[in-house]
Amino acid sequence: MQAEINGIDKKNLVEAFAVSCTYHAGDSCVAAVADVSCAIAAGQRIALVGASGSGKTSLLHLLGGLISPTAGTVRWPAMETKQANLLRSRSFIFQNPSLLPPLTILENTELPMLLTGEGEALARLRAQNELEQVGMIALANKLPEELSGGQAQRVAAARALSIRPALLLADEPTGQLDRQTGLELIDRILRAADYTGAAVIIATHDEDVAARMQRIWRMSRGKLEVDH
Ligand SMILES: Nc1ncnc2c1ncn2[C@@H]1O[C@H](COP(=O)(O)OP(=O)(O)OP(=O)(O)O)[C@@H](O)[C@H]1O
Repeated sequence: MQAEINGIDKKNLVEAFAVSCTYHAGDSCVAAVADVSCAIAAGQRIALVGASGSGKTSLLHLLGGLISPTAGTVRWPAMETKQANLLRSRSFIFQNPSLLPPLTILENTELPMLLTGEGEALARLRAQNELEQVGMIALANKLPEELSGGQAQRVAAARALSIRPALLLADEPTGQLDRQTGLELIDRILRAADYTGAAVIIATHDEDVAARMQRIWRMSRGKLEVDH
């Protein structure tokens, strides 16, 4: 693992050095991520697997910069340049789709592009295209409350892909989908990543999803084991 970090260094989208994430609640504390080092380079496809509670979500949030480690360091070498817009470089598909309730499906999908300075016309066009690709264009004018959990997950994927991120972090994006629709969504995510050269890390309990990725990272009680 260390060789991987040292080997590609500056080209890495994200690097974690001996990171830990410990949650404190009252008298108890949980080491959700414990002394993990890893790196992701452009174009890599990684499945993050492990039992429920093993620390997958916490590691994804650390790698995406959503939470700070309680020990160790996370860096984004390839993104920390003047040219790269950090906000546009990383994108999440959360376990819970987290669509904004007052906005339509189309508006939800456009939002990250508008927030990162894309023009309205291009944002609309790209949002429509992404929704089309995940089979959700017919529901573009609906509100999130009118969608099933699986439909909302597909919209969340379209929203995450719309900004064409360099690094896509997805937390069980097929958890609420039937097998066939889930695999179609993964294929769409991988096609989009092929097109842009993005790296993808997907936390999943689904072996078929994991089999579509190049590498498997296994978490067990906060520790990470990387298959090469
Ligand atoms: N905000 C929090 N406060 C306290 N403990 C937490 C918090 N978030 C997670 N944990 C604990 O940290 C551990 C790892 O949780 P995490 O959600 O990262 O695991 P996971 O592998 O993603 O699980 P799942 O597959 O069920 O989504 C668990 O024991 C969980 O209870």
